[in-house]
Amino acid sequence: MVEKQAVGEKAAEFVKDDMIVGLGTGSTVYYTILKLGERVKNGLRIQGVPTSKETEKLARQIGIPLVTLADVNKLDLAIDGADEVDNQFALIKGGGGALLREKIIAKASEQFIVVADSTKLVQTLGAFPLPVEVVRFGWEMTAKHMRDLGCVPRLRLLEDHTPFITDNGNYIMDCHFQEIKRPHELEVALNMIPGVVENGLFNHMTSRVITIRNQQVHMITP
Ligand SMILES: O=C(CO)[C@H](O)[C@H](O)COP(=O)(O)O
Repeated sequence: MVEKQAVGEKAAEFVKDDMIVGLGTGSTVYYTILKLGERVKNGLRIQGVPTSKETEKLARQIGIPLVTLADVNKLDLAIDGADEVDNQFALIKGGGGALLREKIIAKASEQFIVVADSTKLVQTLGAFPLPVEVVRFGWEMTAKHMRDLGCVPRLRLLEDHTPFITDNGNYIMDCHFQEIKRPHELEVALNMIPGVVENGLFNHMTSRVITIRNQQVHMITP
């Protein structure tokens, strides 16, 4: 079994009857969602809150009942992937462009489980360019302010060279910082820039990381 499948399926074991569950986005949590679909068919009673249109489509296809944030006060659990996880449990997310909804849903959840294959674990964040969601108006100026924080921002493009548009109608700038020594400070500083909607640094949110160590599923908690 590949690592993504092993950690993704393990996370589904934390979901119990009557939970409201945040459903993340990406190729690792995909396996969690498939497993939950199977369990729902076998009688598990849950309601899911999807973090993207892509996840919403998948969840509907496999029969997971869905609700929106307007219908709930909080979520019991959110499960999602990550692009990088450091040893303080800080994350870079947003490789799939869903970081804004992912962060809103993680913040609304009592527990946030991260599913990450062994390649995602790093000492220091930053080798993976940090995704930042920005409004389209004046994005060039927003990028200039980001550059002043020490990164090289690139507008995310599709294969046909048109800009990638998020589910919220915004652009993504992928910002190469090399090394992010103080992720919390950077998270706050980026969000102070006019035009920035949200960035992919997730600090102090992770309840548990499910990963692979010595070819075995391994769980780490802060
Ligand atoms: O943040 C994300 C999407 O916005 C994903 O969780 C992250 O990119 C990891 O994806 P994958 O599991 O496909 O490696």
